Amino acid sequence: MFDGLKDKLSNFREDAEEVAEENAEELADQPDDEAADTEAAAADSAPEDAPATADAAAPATEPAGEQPDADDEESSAGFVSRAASMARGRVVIDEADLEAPLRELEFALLESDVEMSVVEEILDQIRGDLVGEERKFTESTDTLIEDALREALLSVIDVGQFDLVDEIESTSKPVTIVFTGVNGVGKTTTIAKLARYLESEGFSSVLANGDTYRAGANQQIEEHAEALGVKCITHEQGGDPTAVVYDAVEYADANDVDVVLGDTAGRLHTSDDLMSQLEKLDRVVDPDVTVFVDEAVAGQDAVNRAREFDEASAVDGTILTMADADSQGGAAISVSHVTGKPILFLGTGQAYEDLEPFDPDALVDDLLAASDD
Ligand SMILES: Nc1nc2c(ncn2[C@@H]2O[C@H](COP(=O)(O)OP(=O)(O)OP(=O)(O)O)[C@@H](O)[C@H]2O)c(=O)[nH]1
Repeated sequence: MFDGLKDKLSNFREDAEEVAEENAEELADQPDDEAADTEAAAADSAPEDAPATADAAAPATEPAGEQPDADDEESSAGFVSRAASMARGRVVIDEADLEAPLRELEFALLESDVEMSVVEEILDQIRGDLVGEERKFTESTDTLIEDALREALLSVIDVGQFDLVDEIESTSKPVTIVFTGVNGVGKTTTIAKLARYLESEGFSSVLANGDTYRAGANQQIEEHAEALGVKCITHEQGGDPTAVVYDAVEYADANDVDVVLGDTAGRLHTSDDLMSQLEKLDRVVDPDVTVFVDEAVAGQDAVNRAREFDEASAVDGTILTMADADSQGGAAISVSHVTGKPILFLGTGQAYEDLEPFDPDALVDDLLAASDD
């Protein structure tokens, strides 16, 4: 999952680490007398509990001979202050130094289908985090860059998760969840997976086929219901989707079923008729949760559709299917930032069990772990 993106992030880390390492190498190259002066300055300014100096940035520690003469003072002053910073386990990175790696990262993210505004946000975060200010690094420059990248990625991916199970627990029953999205992205399969997941969490559910538009939709969802052993409410093809979901809510109410999972026709976001059906469903049934479903592999297209569906009937969260087949990761990185709503689950295969609750920290850990390989 997201292997192409992992490689690209790893390349950025290597380039940016080189920039930080170069500062340390320059420091090591200084003549002994300057190094001694540096050490004195560092000793003067270092707090008593100063952290251990990073391996890569270790200043010269051997005492040395003469002090620099007056001519050297100006040039050594900047060096002294920087080296003193290094001695305290701190580093300063110039914006100019970081520009080339950041440009590479920008291309790499765009190539991975990360949305433009999301790319800009990530770059701004990294710049703000790394450039100019003295940054403490206790272990290595690697940690410094990794932390900046981690924070930048989390800032766009983590828009405030909510746990669907907690939401269901705290909402009066039956809880109605409606699924929207375009054709053929795995919506019906995702509903079936979620019924299985909710069962494992102790909740019963009823399926409702609000996709009255497509021939064969009733049969498709009924097959899933049978395989899962749950009730399924359907109407004839061409019927009113709102009426189907409404009936399912009544059924759940009468039979103590916890959750109604309502499918809708896989509509084109450009289809006014189908979009107005969605607005009616929203108005009449007033679902507790509306989930937008799309394919991770659709990249920017999925992100654009999420934005448009959110406008038609406010989305509470997204499920991205086919994450198992997605090397780019663009939609997974972008969709939360663009909609302001979290990704709730990732679909990771065709089996009912292949639905993973989404955890931004775990995703970022995974994306950054590749470069340790
Ligand atoms: N690899 C993989 N396949 C998936 C995943 N989710 C769904 N699929 C497959 O994608 C295909 C389409 O899924 P459906 O559930 O029929 O899609 P749909 O959105 O309901 O399609 P419509 O009913 O036409 O709107 C099926 O073969 C699913 O098994 C996933 O996370 N990973």
